[in-house]
Amino acid sequence: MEMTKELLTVTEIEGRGRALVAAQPLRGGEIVLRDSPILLYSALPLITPSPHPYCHRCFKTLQKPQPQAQPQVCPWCSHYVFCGSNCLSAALSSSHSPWACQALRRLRDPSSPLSFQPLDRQVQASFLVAAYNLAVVSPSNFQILLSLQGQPHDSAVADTTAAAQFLHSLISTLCAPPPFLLEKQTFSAELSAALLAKDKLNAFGLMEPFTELSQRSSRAYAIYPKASFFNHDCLPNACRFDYIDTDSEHNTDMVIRMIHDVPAGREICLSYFPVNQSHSNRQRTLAEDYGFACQCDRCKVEASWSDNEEGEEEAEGMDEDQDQEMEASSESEPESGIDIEEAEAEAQGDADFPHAYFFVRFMCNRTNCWGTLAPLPPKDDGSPSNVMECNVCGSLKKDEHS
Ligand SMILES: C[S@@+](CC[C@H](N)C(=O)[O-])C[C@H]1O[C@@H](n2cnc3c(N)ncnc32)[C@H](O)[C@@H]1O
Repeated sequence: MEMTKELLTVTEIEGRGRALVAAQPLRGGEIVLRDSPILLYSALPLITPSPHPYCHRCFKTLQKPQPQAQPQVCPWCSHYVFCGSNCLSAALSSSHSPWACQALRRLRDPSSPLSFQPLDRQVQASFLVAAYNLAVVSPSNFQILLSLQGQPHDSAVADTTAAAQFLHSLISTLCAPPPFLLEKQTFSAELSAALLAKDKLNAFGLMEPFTELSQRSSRAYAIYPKASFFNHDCLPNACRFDYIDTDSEHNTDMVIRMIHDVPAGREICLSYFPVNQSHSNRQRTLAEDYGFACQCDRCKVEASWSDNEEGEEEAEGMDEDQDQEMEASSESEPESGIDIEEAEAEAQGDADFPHAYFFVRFMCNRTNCWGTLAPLPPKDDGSPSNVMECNVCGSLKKDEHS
């Protein structure tokens, strides 16, 4: 994890918990955080006849061969595939330790009660195995996970108790408790519930690449130690870029870049979902999944709009997966009520829509994208770039407003 030159500090803000605040004036395009995950797990069903088409450690696609690397299968379970011998050997002493390998093998057994469970439950099982394995291979990172926001009694995570009871009793009958937790006598359904709560509030989705033809889905989920401190704003001043299929050892790192300039002392926020969502969808998601009522400037303005103004296009009901997991998903239908042409007209000056400028300048208008545009990082001489990059489809365009 790298916090670039103390650009951000962690501060407690009443009613918002911990927050990341600009320690100095920040410029549009500036990279304010690079963070590596402490834990990664698959978003795909745990019980599948054939292995997933991704490396089980770094989650790069196996369909695009890596230079000088041949996919390798785990020699113990003969199921999980890794993109090369480096990933395999790193995984065997970390994410795919003997404990994790055995736990996953037993959970995948056709007679396992997990076979009859829906995808959500199977993904929660993958998370719990990854979390308990973290206690085996890195007790210090496990403590970081435990220190993140999220308790089983939080309103947003009430449904995790039943999941925790089912999964804990299953895992504890199939696998020996991780030694670190056995020593501390904390291997329990309560701990599983706390871990699931932390996952729900803090996991980021690692997304499939953008296409105009279909919705994006998550390939994997990841927990980042510092990025977990970003609070939400419906008009964010920073956004996340990720590079899952790049030919780099750090392909699962996330990079947070400023969307525009902000003064020192200002809180830096992400949007936990694509910014085109309507006011009612945003409020519902934030209340149900994150346990708070958003009172950002945009919500204050839009709260006074009539339902009609809010978006004639708004789709009925929202796909559960769309809203979840921290700005993961730009996997949304155009259900926003934000019409870019209308926004352009309103941006000329309308008190009812003071944030129209944001959509015109910072929202990608490519079909089905709904990504956020941020300037490229400043040049070597410190001068700002006037090229905007979309954090979902990667399109570049000249910033007409700079
Ligand atoms: C990923 S955590 C963010 C860091 C968190 N504040 C902490 O103390 O660790 C997400 C949680 O932060 C809180 N949060 C995020 N954005 C907020 C906002 N705009 N207003 C109030 N609470 C917020 C909610 O409790 C939410 O479930």
